[in-house]
Amino acid sequence: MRGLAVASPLPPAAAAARRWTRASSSARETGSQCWKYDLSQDRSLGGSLRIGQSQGCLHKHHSTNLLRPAAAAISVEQDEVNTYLPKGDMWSVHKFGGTCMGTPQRIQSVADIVLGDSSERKLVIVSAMSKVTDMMYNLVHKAQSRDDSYMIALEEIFEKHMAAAKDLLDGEDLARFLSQLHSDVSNLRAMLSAIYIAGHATESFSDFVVGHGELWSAQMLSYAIKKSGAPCSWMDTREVLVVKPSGSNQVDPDYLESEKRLQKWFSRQPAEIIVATGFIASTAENIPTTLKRDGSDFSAAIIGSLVRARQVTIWTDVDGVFSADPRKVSEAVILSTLSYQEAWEMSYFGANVLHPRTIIPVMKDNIPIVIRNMFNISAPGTMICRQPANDNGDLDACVKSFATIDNLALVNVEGTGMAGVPGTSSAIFSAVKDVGANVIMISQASSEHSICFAVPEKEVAAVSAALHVKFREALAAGRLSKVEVIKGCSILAAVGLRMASTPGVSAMLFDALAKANINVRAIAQGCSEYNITVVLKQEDCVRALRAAHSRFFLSTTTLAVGIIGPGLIGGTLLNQLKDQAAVLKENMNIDLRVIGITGSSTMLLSDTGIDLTQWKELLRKEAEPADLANFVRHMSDNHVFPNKVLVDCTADTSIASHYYDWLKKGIHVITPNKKANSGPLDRYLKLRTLQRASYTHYFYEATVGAGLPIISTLRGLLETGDKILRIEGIFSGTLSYIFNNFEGTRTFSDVVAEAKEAGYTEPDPRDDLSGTDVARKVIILARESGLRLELSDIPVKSLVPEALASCSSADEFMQKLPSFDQDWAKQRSEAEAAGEVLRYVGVVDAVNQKGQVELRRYKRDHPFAQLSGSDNIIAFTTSRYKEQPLIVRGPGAGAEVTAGGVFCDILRLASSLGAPS
Ligand SMILES: NC(=O)C1=CN([C@@H]2O[C@H](COP(=O)(O)OP(=O)(O)OC[C@H]3O[C@@H](n4cnc5c(N)ncnc54)[C@H](O)[C@@H]3O)[C@@H](O)[C@H]2O)C=CC1
Ligand SMILES: N[C@@H](CC=O)C(=O)O
Ligand code: NA
Repeated sequence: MRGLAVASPLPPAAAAARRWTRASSSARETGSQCWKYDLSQDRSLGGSLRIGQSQGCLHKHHSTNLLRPAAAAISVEQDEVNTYLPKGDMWSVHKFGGTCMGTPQRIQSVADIVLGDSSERKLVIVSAMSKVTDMMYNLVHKAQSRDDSYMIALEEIFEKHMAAAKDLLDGEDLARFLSQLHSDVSNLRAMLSAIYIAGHATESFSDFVVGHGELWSAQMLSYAIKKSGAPCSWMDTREVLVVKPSGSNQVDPDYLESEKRLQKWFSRQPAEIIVATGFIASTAENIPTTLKRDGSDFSAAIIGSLVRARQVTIWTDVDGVFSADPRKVSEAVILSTLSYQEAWEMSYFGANVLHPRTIIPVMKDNIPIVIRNMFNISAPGTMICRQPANDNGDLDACVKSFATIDNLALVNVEGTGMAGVPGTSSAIFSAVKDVGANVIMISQASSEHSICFAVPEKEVAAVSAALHVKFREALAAGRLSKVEVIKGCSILAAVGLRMASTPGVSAMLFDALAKANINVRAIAQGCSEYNITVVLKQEDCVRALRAAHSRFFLSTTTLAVGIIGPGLIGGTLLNQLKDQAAVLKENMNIDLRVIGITGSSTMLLSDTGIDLTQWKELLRKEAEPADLANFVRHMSDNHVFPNKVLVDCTADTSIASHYYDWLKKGIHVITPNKKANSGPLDRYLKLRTLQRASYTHYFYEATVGAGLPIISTLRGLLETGDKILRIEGIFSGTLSYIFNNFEGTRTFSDVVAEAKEAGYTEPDPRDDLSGTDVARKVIILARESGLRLELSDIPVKSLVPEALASCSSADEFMQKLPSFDQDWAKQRSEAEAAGEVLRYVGVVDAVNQKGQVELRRYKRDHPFAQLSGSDNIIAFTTSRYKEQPLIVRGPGAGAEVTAGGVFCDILRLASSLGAPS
């Protein structure tokens, strides 16, 4: 084929402009106009192509979109402008993307939505049917790669549109559309064949081919609307929208020229409903072009601005703009309003909002854009406008959304030689620029001793090398101490226009991060304050996002709970959680999710929450072998919930030995298990020191007096400056029950068995009878009061007969206990004879820094003799409560009250994490 040029780079616009010209023929046909493509001017096609019957030029008939041989071309003179283009509030602009136009049924729904809009005038911008734009690009790609399967691909496109039209339309409209489709496809075939032969498509050829998707969808929709009898025309926006290239893969609208052309177009077809093609436009020289990717939104915004629309509605398949990526934050909410700047800022961070350039045209005329879900018409969507309507001044409302960017590295340039030396940052960033790296954030403290910035991780090696070269001398001379690279970083950005004028927003953000135990590496906030950017470890990023998001957006305090030891107390707690969860959510906005339960042999894990109505069954059937390390990892790796708590409901010392590590990991700990607080003093002190230094909480109210407020009462006294002199009382529910009920003909062993049955005893009742359980409680209260005592410092009077101390199991002990009933009966009757009762008491003597546990006899009228059931009674004698002690009394053991006490601690935790009180 002589004369065919090999693919060449795009010619300058001026040269390309010569190829598309208005044809000079004078045939009149309303609504049409003829453009001519002069092949002889296109050197990439060699200027000698023969297409159809003509040689040298292709004619583009705009109203029908025919690409005809020159001989058949119809050209039309423009009518004089005789109908004034109305502008303003009567117009509403809608844009429907490819998904909305995906099937004939959807196109019909689009027609219904348009017809349901009561605005006086409507301009509807449509994308091609879903996937069609990609299919069209693929055609061009195939043709220019000399892959002749483009013909089959074109056929598929034809079939797709034919089938859609047949479903949607009928009668004359269908015939008209199909005939148009036929001739378009045959012209495309000719053009693609030219591209195939040339092995190259110029940008305007490619844009011309690709734009057919919109031409067809616009026509189908306009016929579908017309079917209802509504006056509707369709518009090929290439006749109206004029744009000029502006940098890489971008175009700027020429508003003046576009408005003139729209005016002309409208004067010819002043329909109330106009369906216009999105995405496509032309240059001032009438060369077909596109608005590039996401161009249909841009088309809608430009056209909205041209007619000064009341509103531009962008229809899509989500309910609006989310407050965070819903794939990462399941609680993300749809925002009702956003300012233009906020939308702009969010789109930078990859949020699924409009492209910033889409916002510019409407922003200048203050036209609101509403993003709505065409598959959920009842959702009001998100309105992007100048002055958000619901700006109610709430602190929480200042932050509109959170976004993250991963795979970053921080570069920290540090040295005393930087301070006050002009040009350092210029030198740093010119080195960065030289390696073409993209700086994503910059932070420099006013001391100027260091400057740090974030770049994509893949670019950091080059940046670091360039900085080392640039600052070789300064590093050698010690003026700079280091160029440090910290990999594996992410950015978390909070976006919100009103952050600028609201005190406390950043405090709230950083408080949320601190509570989630997240370390912030760097911070940046410009004085526009549209966003606050923090750099953190990538592995913390999703957790940080969720913690920050839930602080600002969740009306609920969400707490992930892991239960260790689903025995009597743990199991009762799970049932209480099950019964109360909905009430807490409804009334207190507290969302508790049990995401793990582990016993000693099996465990059950869930990422989002175990169904507590069947936890026992699930633990039996769906559990896996228990593994504490995995269980804890499951808790700490869970990124769904920012706050986590492990509730140790065992009596196990080894479980208690892990609290320190869990708190260090940022997992809160709650327990009724006394082992940690009554274990070795140094461990206890280490644990409490950590607890006080961190934002991670450790609560243990149920370790003393079960659900009775013993620890909290003591804390209240201490924290308000009272001085503890003595704490004395009956601390054992089991022993209280035993001595309250060991009367008449009853035997001691029977009453012990009853206490065990009632769930008052420790897993091994010898812990109660030996006095160890009471001694532990005395130690816990003593340490809480500031005394540094070990368990071994407490003299304990054991009630376990010496002969039974070595029994190998609790069962064996219970079996052998009756043989000591007589001894007990004797002790009791001696006391009774003296008008006294037996009571097992514990004492914290704060004045003399000691503790004591023993069986005592009290007169029948003594308060300790008045108890019943498993009552505990604890008397605090303090500087303030000296004459009469402060007394707390009530059942101090048992499943419900103990689990209730643990539950209270969980709610105390939720409240200290921000839940309403
Ligand atoms: N029963 C009561 O009235 C009160 C009990 N407490 C404390 O509550 C805790 C639990 O007591 P109960 O429920 O009565 O005991 P329990 O024996 O009924 O339950 C303990 C559960 O923990 C499990 N367990 C033991 N070691 C484990 C390990 N290493 N990993 C996972 N699971 C393990 C056991 O299999 C059992 O299911 C004890 O520390 C007790 O001192 C505190 C106040 C009152
Ligand atoms: N076994 C204990 C339970 C509470 O700590 C008791 O009897 O008091
Ligand atoms: Na308590």
